[in-house]
Amino acid sequence: MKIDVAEGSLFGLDNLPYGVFSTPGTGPRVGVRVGDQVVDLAAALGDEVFAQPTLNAFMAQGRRRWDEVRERITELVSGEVPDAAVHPVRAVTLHLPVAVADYVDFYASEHHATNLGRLFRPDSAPLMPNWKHLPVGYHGRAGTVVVSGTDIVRPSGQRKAPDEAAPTFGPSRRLDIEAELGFLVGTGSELGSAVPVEEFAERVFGAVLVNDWSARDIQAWEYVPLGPFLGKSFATSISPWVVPLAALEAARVPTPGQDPAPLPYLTEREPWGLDIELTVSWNGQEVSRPPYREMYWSPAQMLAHMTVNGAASRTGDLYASGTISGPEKEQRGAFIELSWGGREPVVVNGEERTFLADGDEVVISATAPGTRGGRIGFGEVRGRILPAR
Ligand SMILES: O=C(O)/C=C/C(=O)CC(=O)CC(=O)O
Ligand SMILES: [Ca+2]
Ligand SMILES: [Mg+2]
Repeated sequence: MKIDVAEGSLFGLDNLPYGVFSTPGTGPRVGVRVGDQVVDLAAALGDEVFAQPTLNAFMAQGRRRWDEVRERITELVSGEVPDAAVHPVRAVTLHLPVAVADYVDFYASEHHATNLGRLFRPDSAPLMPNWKHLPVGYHGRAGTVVVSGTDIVRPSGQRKAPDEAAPTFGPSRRLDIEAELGFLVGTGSELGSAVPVEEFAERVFGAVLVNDWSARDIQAWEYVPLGPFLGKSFATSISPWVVPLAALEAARVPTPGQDPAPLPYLTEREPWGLDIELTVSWNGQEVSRPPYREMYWSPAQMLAHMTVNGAASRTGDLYASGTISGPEKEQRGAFIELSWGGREPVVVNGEERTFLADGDEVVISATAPGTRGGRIGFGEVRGRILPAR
């Protein structure tokens, strides 16, 4: 059959994101999205690397091969695709696209870091002295990365508000989101070696949307001095479609400007800022539009920093940008910022909200300029809050 792509589709031939899907008849396997169809790549290209329940084996094959396959897919879907290899996206189940190896979360938005500094540390300078010298980050929990649509059980833990004498145990009362972009490492690097900033495009396979669910009350009490732990490790959601780096060529922009100039190992010659527009919806109402182009540190700098000590990187490593917030109030990527620590409620469908209530649903989506003049889409990362167990 000939696949029709509607005029203005966010999934035209300049996008071609990869995912893992199943149908009632076939187990999880790799597909590529074209318009509103999913093309079964093992069936269409006859390559066993796609007859697998994750993208990892294909991701490990490297940039040359990714470019080759993207070209073959472009040719294939421009002509006749065997009927048996095409499934309407409505009729498939989408799975976690990768076996996540390690998971790192950065903190690369100056606006977010400044806002959180003001909220968490009102008596000191909002940005820590290291912040403009290195992309600050922490190691998260790879095993709790889940695909969009997975319900999120409200975490329980120790909470202690500043005015309470002692901690209590119970469900988080300040459950939040963090709208982020995630980068997936395709080809890893050896223990003892560092990845130069120039090797970003060679090694990184593509990008996904991330919602780094965060229990602010658990976090605030537990994370001094070692950093985030149980307040963030209960679940992190990602979108099912991995947008290949090649599809983001037209979205590349310089980062907003770095002063002081970073150390040589973090100095970029090619810009890897990205002009991606996110949208955050809370129970169906749009509450924010975080702009990725405002991010201070680029994903190439994040990868260089993550490996500069000789830490190995592996196929399937996921590193996320950190919350994306712009300078405007309606560009903030977390509810703690939108509601200013819970003091300025957000009106959602006529109700005043600060943090997440049980039953709430959050959807983060994004688009970017495509290479054919229109826009491309990331799809969405969706999650609903279930009561604590
Ligand atoms: O500045 C703080 O004390 C806390 C920061 C965060 O919770 C943000 C975080 O985890 C990283 C990010 O997503 O930007
Ligand atoms: Ca985060
Ligand atoms: Mg998380």
